[in-house]
Parts: sequence; structure tokens; C-alpha cells
Amino acid sequence: MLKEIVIKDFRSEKGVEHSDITLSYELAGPSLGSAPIVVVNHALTGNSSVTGEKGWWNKLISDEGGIPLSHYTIISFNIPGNGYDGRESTDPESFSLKDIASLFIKGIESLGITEVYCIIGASMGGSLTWQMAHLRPQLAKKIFPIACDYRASDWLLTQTLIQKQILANSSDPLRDARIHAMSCYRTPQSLNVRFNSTQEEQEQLYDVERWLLYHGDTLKKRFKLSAYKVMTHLTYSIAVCKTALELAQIHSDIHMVSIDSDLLFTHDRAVDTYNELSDIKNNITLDTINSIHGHDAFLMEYEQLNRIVKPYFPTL
Ligand SMILES: N[C@@H](CCO)C(=O)O
Repeated sequence: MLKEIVIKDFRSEKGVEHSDITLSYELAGPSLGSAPIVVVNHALTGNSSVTGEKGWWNKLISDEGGIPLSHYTIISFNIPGNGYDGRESTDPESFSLKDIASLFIKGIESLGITEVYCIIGASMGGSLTWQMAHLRPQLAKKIFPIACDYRASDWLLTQTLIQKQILANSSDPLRDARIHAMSCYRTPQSLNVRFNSTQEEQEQLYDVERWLLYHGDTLKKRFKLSAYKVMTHLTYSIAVCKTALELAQIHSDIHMVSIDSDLLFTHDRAVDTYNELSDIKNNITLDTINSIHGHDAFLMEYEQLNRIVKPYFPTL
């Protein structure tokens, strides 16, 4: 069930005063205050429904998964403007990812929470995890930034510019932007192995084309254009700090997870961040998901993800 908190008098990084911002969120697992708290940050087209039958991360957050729902209280906020709570943004570029992190921290504090067990997120949700921990180094005992970066790489900025151009210039912007984005979320190998240049009889299009168009159409049905613009801008605005060394101020145990074939948040960047940080910080790990699928492996390779995460979520 969606709950709401109103954040009063918020000044954005752009310097705009917002008298009130409604933050919608969901709770799952044991009631608040009765178990360790896990904050889950959603990715580009995700939302606060992370667990249960329709939860987008229910294979990770469930008693069969890496984070047992019977032992951990889950809090997940919707990024304002993602449309899941029925609210639309009138200015998709009004907030940066740092603003969103500040809002989430204010939301957590307004629930009377001073410390959480873990903050976890993947993709933009992973960058948001870095950002929250950087703003409040003692808020979480552990953080899991997955398939993400603490700073938008030039490659990521290239992709977000292409996305923004499509959104501004296409006659079918959401569908076309999603089709392009799929080429960053998967890999050549993933598509080649899956489709093998096949084409059904009587069909004009190759199977891969029909699959891409299907993804474009599906997103159009469940997502608003303004929400996609908000999320694209937030991806562009990932800028926690200038160097990995500045992340050392984070007190939390840091458990990075990267995907070896990720074409969006590339693995080499995660390795560099880990190498720089582990020279000066002891409580940091980097695990790698081996996959041919690329970025979306954080939504596909659950055997590996659960195996990586599970040891850090004891049930004793
Ligand atoms: N498939 C993911 C990729 C971006 O993280 C999404 O749509 O959110």
C-alpha cells in the first residue's frame, strides 16, 4: 500500500524553493521498528513495489531470495515524478540525483529512523545509494551499489544525450527512446544468442525487431513521457563526487556489485572505483555477476545476485 510523507520547504540544487513535496513510499516485511531496515532504491522505470507478487525485485527480496522478507523491514520511496503515485512532474529537470537523495534522507528521518541496516539499489538506484551514503556517511551499516557509478561517465552522458534527443525530437518519443535504451541494457551476444537472426514466416520483421518494438510499446503503456524525462535527467545528473577517494568518508561497509558485460555502467569503472577505494578503506568488497546479458543482468541473474547478497542478511 502506498503511504505518503510531505517534505516541507525544500531548496533544490538549482536554488528553487519547494514549499511541499509529496514523497510516496511502501513498507514490506516486519513492522517498522521491529527488525533491521533495508532501504531499496529503484532504477529508471522501477517503483516502490519491490516485493510481493508484483514486486519488481521479488526474486531478491523474499524468503527464498538474498534478503529474507521475514527478517528485514523494507522501505522503498518513489522518485518524485516517476508517476507511480499518479503525480506528474511539470518540470522534468527540476531535481538532480543529489536532491532525490536529500529528499529520501528527509523521508527516512521523518519516520523517526536514525540508522538503517542497509541501503541497496541498482543502476540509477545504485548511484542514488552512493549519493545517500555520501550525504549521510553514518546512516547505513551497509550499502550495496549495484551495476552503477558514483559519477556519470562520458559514455553514460553520451547515452543520456541520445535519449534526450529522441525524447525531444521523435514523434513516438517514449517508444523510440526505450528501443534505443534496450541496446544499452542488453549486449550483442545476448541478442544474437536469443534471436539468431530468426524471422517467423509471414512476418515482415525479424524477431529481434518485434521484441524491441514490444518493449517500446509495453513501456508506453505503463510509463508516462514526463516520468521518462525525469528519470533520464536524473541519470544524466549522477555526480556524487569527483574522485572515488572522496567516497572513503562513507562509514558503511560497502558491497559493490558489478556486471562483467554491462554496456551502460561498464565493469572497468567499477573495478577502478574498487581499486582506488580499497587502498584506503578496509570494509569494501566488489563482487562480479558473470553474464552475457549486460546491464539488465541485475534483473535476470538472480542465482548469482542472491548468492552474493545472502551472506550479509543473516536470519539469526
Ligand atoms: N531495465 C531497467 C534498466 C535501467 O536500469 C529499467 O527499465 O529500469
